[in-house]
Amino acid sequence: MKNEPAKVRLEGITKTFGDVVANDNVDFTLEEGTIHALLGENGSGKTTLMSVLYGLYDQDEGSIYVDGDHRTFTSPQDAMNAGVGMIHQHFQLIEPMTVLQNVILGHEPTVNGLVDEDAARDDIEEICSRYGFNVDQHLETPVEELDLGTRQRVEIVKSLYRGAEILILDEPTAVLTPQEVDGLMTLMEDLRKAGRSLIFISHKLDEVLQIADQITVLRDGAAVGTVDAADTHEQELARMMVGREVLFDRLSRETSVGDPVFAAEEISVLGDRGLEQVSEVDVTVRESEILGIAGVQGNGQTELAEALTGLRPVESGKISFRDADITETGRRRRIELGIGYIPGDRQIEGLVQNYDLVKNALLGNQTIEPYAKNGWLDWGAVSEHADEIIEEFDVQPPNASVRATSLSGGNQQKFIVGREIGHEPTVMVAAHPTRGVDIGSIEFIHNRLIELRDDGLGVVVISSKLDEIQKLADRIAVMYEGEFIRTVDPDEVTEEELGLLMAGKRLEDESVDADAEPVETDSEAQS
Ligand SMILES: Nc1ncnc2c1ncn2[C@@H]1O[C@H](COP(=O)(O)OP(=O)(O)OP(=O)(O)O)[C@@H](O)[C@H]1O
Repeated sequence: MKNEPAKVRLEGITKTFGDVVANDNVDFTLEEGTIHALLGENGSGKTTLMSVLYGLYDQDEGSIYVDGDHRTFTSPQDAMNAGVGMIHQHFQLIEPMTVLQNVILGHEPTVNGLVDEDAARDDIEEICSRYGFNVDQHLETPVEELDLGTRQRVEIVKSLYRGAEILILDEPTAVLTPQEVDGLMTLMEDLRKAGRSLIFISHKLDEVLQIADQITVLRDGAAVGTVDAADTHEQELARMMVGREVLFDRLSRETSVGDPVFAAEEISVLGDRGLEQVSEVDVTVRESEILGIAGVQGNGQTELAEALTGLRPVESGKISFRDADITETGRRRRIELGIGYIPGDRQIEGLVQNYDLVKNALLGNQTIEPYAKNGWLDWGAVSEHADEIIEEFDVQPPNASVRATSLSGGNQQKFIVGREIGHEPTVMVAAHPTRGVDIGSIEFIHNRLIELRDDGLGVVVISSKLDEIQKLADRIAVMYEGEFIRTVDPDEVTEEELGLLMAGKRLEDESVDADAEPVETDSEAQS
């Protein structure tokens, strides 16, 4: 038996937001030198519990113990002083500043009143060599020039530099390529070996089973149970999370591809900083087809999606819808043509955070019947639409009068997907449609996208999740540095190969190439 106190002990944590009980009398124990995963459906209370531990929220009831000492945190600063660090999903780094400046920000060592960069550099190099990070070679590089995997390591180094012994990682693998995920897993193992204690939030059961020592499942704000990773499996975890069996099968393709409905020819698009992000790319979307666009975030997919949907102008090239040239057509008209869009960034583009769900249900619908009639808005119809989305997509809490900001990330995503599918589009461009969504809801959203395809729509799915792309797409185009570097048949490429392509690597076996378009997807090809 261990006599030492646990590294962290949360006892009877309850946190409410109005009527919503986000954490309901939760007990949680993190042992020193272990990795403890926190699993649960969207809105089950994971982020809230970790925000309590990190001093962002004050719990209504319950106690926090670190190394056996009772602690009261009124700010993240208090938590950091007790050795707790949190790596958020949206990195908190200042992009134009260098890695060194970011790591020491607010904790600059000084000599004679001046920042002692040499001392800081020595400390950071010591941390990097102890844990096997390779961040020290980038110390003078502005963060904006780094890929996402390296930025994430900078965030971790920043926490360690501030003395973190307990690291909370909130869905750290959501934005990484498979190779970067492997790198992060190795890093987490090295941190564990060095005695650090980690809490890992993820929706990916295979990752959790691979890396965690213990797994705690939350459901509806309460802890359902804690199990040893060595003694459990995916189906059991899914059942604990969702309360029912979840299917993990590939979805079958039973339709044949129709005529081209939407096409872009040799389009080039500029990014936010005026640099070319998409370079002479061709896209053809056919009826009854899902075109998957795979790529690591930042390789031009967002700019491409915005150009296709009319949110960003093209520098050159042509976009057509059926036989009409719509290159110069704005977003409003493209909505009327039925070009739907599930945007990748729900915080900024998808929702107005301070609006309630009724107003958010109207976004993009302002000129469409039955919401707009003779220049007037029919709020009754909009409110009904909001209630329908909430019911069909199981948005929690089921109350259209709450503001978007009070929904968990996954529930915000479900609301957006529901609203956009509700527009009855002819073409759907879906960017990261299940980002931050739990496994039960992923299954539901995937089935809805498949239904759209089976109803004859052309669908474009942009995702950095390989399993998602492979499951949904009839044809996969891989984007790297603004260009399509390969088009592949999802049945003939492995996840590993896709990951390599996304990282810009060529494959040994070039036979996976399937440029011949469209890829056969009828039932004959399935057999
Ligand atoms: N600031 C807030 N104001 C009001 N309600 C909130 C707030 N933050 C969270 N909630 C509610 O608390 C519940 C738990 O949310 P939380 O973000 O902790 O879930 P989660 O398990 O992290 O979900 P996800 O996997 O979707 O990120 C949800 O019902 C959410 O709507």
